[in-house]
Amino acid sequence: MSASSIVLMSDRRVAAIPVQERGEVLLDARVHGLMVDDRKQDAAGAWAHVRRGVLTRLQQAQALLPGGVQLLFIEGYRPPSLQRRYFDEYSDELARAHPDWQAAELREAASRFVSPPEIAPHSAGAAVDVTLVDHQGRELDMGTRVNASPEESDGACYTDAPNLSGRARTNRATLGGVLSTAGLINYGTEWCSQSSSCVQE
Ligand SMILES: C[C@@H](N)C(=O)N[C@H](C)C(=O)O
Repeated sequence: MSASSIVLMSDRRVAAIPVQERGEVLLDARVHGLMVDDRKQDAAGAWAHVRRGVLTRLQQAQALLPGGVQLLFIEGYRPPSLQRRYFDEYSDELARAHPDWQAAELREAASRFVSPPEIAPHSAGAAVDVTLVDHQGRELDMGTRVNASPEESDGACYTDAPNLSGRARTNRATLGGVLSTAGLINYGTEWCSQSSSCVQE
């Protein structure tokens, strides 16, 4: 997928998708067989939760991985206030770097990396950031760190970025392959960002 063909989270077509609360429970990935990283942990344990459908898909994806490789769950549910903070912080960073940009431009650019709070799938428990680790729990080379922004990574956070080593490309293909087979959808601007395909169910 080329960068220009990615539909950004700020696109009005995304906001126009009807959303319906289905009452699916939020479950704690720490007690459902997934390795959960603590870098995003919060006192309430919110970060380790996702909707049951997302958790089931992650478990299916994990079962499809080759031996010695595991998923590492980074961040699931985000309270709306946290999503707002992420979005505002990144928008402010872009505004400082581009003082000539208008609000709409800033919103679009920010949405490459963080969803606008009013449509954010993390705040529905329907998205997760995830990577791969080896048998010793060491993160595999994915070309950038988890949560690298487009600026920090010179665009290498885009899933199909051209400026990647062969190893990083292979590891991304492994991750993306098992997650999409399990029914999760990658946001093409960020290799680690996955949402559930609720609209297809
Ligand atoms: C902040 C980043 N890891 C992330 O989760 N981005 C997606 C697009 C989101 O905020 O929904």
